[in-house]
Amino acid sequence: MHFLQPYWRKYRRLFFLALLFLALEAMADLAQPALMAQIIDRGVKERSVSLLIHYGLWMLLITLGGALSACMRNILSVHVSQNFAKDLREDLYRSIHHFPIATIDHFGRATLMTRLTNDVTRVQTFANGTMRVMMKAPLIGIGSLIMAVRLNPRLSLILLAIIPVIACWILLNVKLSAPFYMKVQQALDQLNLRLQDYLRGVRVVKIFNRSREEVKRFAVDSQNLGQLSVSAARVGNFFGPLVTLSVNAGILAILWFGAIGVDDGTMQVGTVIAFTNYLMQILFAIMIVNNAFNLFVRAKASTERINAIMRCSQPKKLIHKPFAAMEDEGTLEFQDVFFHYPETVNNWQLQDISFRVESGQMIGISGSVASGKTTLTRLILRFYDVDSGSILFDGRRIDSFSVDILRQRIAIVPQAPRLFSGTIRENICWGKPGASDAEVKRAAELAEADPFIRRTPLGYQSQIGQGGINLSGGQKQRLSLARALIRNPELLILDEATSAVDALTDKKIRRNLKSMGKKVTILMITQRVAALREADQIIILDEGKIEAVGTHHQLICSSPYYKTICEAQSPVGGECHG
Ligand SMILES: Nc1ncnc2c1ncn2[C@@H]1O[C@H](COP(=O)(O)OP(=O)(O)OP(=O)(O)O)[C@@H](O)[C@H]1O
Repeated sequence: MHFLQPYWRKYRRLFFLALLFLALEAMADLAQPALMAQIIDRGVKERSVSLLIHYGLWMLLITLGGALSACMRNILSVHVSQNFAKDLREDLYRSIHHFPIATIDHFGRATLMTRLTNDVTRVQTFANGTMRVMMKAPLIGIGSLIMAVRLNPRLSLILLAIIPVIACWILLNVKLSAPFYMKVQQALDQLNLRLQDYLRGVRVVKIFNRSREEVKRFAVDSQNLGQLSVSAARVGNFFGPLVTLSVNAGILAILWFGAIGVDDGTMQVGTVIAFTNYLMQILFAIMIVNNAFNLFVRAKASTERINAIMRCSQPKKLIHKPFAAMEDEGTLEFQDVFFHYPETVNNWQLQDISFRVESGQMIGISGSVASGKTTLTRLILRFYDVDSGSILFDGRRIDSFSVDILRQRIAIVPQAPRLFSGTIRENICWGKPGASDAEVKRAAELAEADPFIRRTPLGYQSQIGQGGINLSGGQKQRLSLARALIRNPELLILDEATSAVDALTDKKIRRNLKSMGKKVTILMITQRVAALREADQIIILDEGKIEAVGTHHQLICSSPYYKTICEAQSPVGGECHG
């Protein structure tokens, strides 16, 4: 996996150091049965206390060295695996920040969360395991085999017969369980999605008394995850005992032939004990290799999922063009724009959209439900790119700006404002980090938020709960507007930005916006005729197309939709006649 290379380069020295300590530990383990054979076959047989002390001291020294190595290896493996996981998580999070909205839509929020948490943990567990025990297994396995061959080449033939059989079981296990682990991760994504949906819509769930149904739906997903995990584990559970059975058959064969050797005097008891010890070490090594492969299969599935994120985060090349002439500053122009969302091929959400907004103008956009009003604003901010046609801002194609610069000049107040945990002041300052108190107050005044902020006990230092939980809809909208205004944008997009604000406050806000001077161009999506009639120009959208363009008076005659909303909002029908 290409994306792992930077981490490998960063941590490989410590990784190899951990492996060095692991090798020392393995050597200490390997030396012990041989020393034990010497103690039995020489010290005990010859009844020599000095030999017993000699080999006993060596054994103690080697055990101590092994323990120290194990300690160092543990410290290093924890350090490397934890820091590697931290780096990987941070890089993934950074990558997600660079994703276009379409890519986030494509992945889905829940799976991104699982990949950033659970998948990273799986890769970390594998890396940690590699340094702690997994690399020890081949060392112990091969070392034990060499020592066993040196002790008795004929008995070792039994080992050579069993090892290929065991290798077959392990490989079959890996091959059969791999697809299950990918499915387990997908099921976990689904479970996360269900939980997120519930937590986001907890009030709606309670209002509609849907708790029982939601718990049932969660149980179905949870059961699916459980079943897939069991199926994955079942494969391992089938092959695990097969491996143990094969090893035990080998031990029986060694004891059988060892007993015959001792009986006819060709072998010594200490040698047979040491041989069985080495076989047990080989068994231990094989078990660990088997577990390592299980962990590897899970880590591999997770690595592929992480890699999918890394692959998508290649930054897009930008076209740099010279800045436009000053007279174009603040202008916005759509030229024959066509667009559909990536998932809705063959269904245009916007078709043949062309209009021009001059600097400092206030443009009203209205139209029926799902006619493409919000989509239009998303294109201006380059959350999505047009399929054909062009959008010009300041006289330049918007794809010739760096996205950061474009978004610095444009501010949007979305339909559903999103605030963050922190103080009111901090939330307004999102629009302009480091803004002075006077700037914060001025923005809040323009958004008609200052009066209610001053009424709170701590004023601008009052805490906002997660997502603005402790504020009313209208208060959230006004703070969101203040956050946009503090940036002094050239273009201000208001997407039903004051729909939860009372008519009088709404009027005051529009008056404040006008008082900001001619510099701000305003694109205002609204259904309120009182607001639309103040616009320099109104665009009516219908099913993704422009139905009509004109002033309030012109549209009353030319747009059936506009006429209808005028009539609906004017008790005496006076609006309809201008
Ligand atoms: N992320 C998305 N992926 C796919 N389709 C989408 C997405 N967002 C919106 N749409 C579709 O695009 C169409 C236009 O939606 P849009 O939100 O722009 O309408 P709108 O005019 O702002 O509606 P409303 O007045 O209800 O807010 C709708 O048919 C909607 O289903």
